[in-house]
Amino acid sequence: MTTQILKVHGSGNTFYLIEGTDDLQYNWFELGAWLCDKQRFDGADGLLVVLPSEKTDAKMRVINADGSEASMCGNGLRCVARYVLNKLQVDEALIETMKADLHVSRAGSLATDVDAFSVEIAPVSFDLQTLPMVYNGQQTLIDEIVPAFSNELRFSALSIPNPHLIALVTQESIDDPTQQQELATMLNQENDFTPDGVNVSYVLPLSQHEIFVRTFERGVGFTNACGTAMTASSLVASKLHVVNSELITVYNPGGFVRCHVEQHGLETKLALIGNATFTSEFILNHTDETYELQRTKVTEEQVLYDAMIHDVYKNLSIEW
Ligand SMILES: N[C@@H](CCC[C@H](N)C(=O)O)C(=O)O
Repeated sequence: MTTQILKVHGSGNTFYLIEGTDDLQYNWFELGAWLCDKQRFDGADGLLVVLPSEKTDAKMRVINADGSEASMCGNGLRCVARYVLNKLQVDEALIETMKADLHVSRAGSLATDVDAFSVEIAPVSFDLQTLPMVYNGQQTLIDEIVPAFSNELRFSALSIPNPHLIALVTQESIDDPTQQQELATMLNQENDFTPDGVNVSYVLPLSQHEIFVRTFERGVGFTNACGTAMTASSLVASKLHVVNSELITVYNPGGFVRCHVEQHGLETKLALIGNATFTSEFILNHTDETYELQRTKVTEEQVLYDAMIHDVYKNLSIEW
C-alpha cells in the first residue's frame, strides 16, 4: 500500500499528517509510533489522521509519539483545518474529534506569507473526574499547593478535553526544567493522582496579555508547543486575573499563538489561532512486514516561518 503523507507543524509542535480511508486502513498506533521515531527524518511529536466523517466535513484522530491516542490536539487541529479547508476550497468547516465536533476557520495571516487558522477548543471542565485526576477527595484543583508535587508552586487542573496540569511560575522554574520534568515523569507513570497521565505546563506571566508556556506532553515529553496546553494556560491565567485581556499572546519554545478566552457566567468559549506550516511531503510504502518512508519534496514554508519568528522574538526581552 502506498500513501502520500505530509510533515507539518503548529508552533513547532511537529506531526505527520495522513489522509486515510477508514479507521482500519492502518494500525494507526503502530504507524504513529514508527513515524515519530526520532531516528527517522527527525521523527515528530504525533500523527494526525484525517478520515471521512458521517456527520461533519472530516474527522481527526491524534496519535502521540508513544503510540497512545489523544482525544484532541490544538496545534494539530490547525494543520488539519488547513488541509481540509484547502481540499474543500472553503473558509470554514466542522471537524469531528473524539469528544466534540469543532469549528475551524481561516484567520488571516500572522505575517506576510504565514497564514493563520483558528480552531475551537472544547469541551472544557475543571471537574477532576474528567481528566481523570484524584486528589484529596476534591472535585476541583484550582491554584493550590499540592505537597506531593511541590512545596512552592500552585497547580490548577482541567480537561479541554485532554488532561492538563498548570502552574504559574517565575523565571527560575523556566531556566531549570528539572523539577517540571521530574513531576511530569512521575505523573505519566503508574501513580496515585493521574491514572491516564497528564500534560504538565509551566506558565510564565509576561504582561497583562502575554504569557510564556512550556509543556511536558503526555505520550511525548517536552515539546516546542502544545495547543490545548496553551489554551488551558490562557484560561487559568485569565481566571486567576494574571491577564486581563480576552486575546492572549502565548509564546512557546517553537513560536507563538493567540488564544481567545471568553467567559460569560458559566459558559467558556475558547479559540486557538496560529500557523499551520507544511514543511515536506513523503511517500509511505507499507507491506505486511515493513514500512518505508521516502521524502519527495521540501517546501519553502519553514524559511518564511523562521523569518517571522526571528522578527517577533528579537523584540522580546525574555529568555528560555
Ligand atoms: N500537542 C497537542 C496535544 C497532543 C495530545 C497530548 N499529548 C495528550 O496526550 O493529551 C496539542 O497541540 O494540543
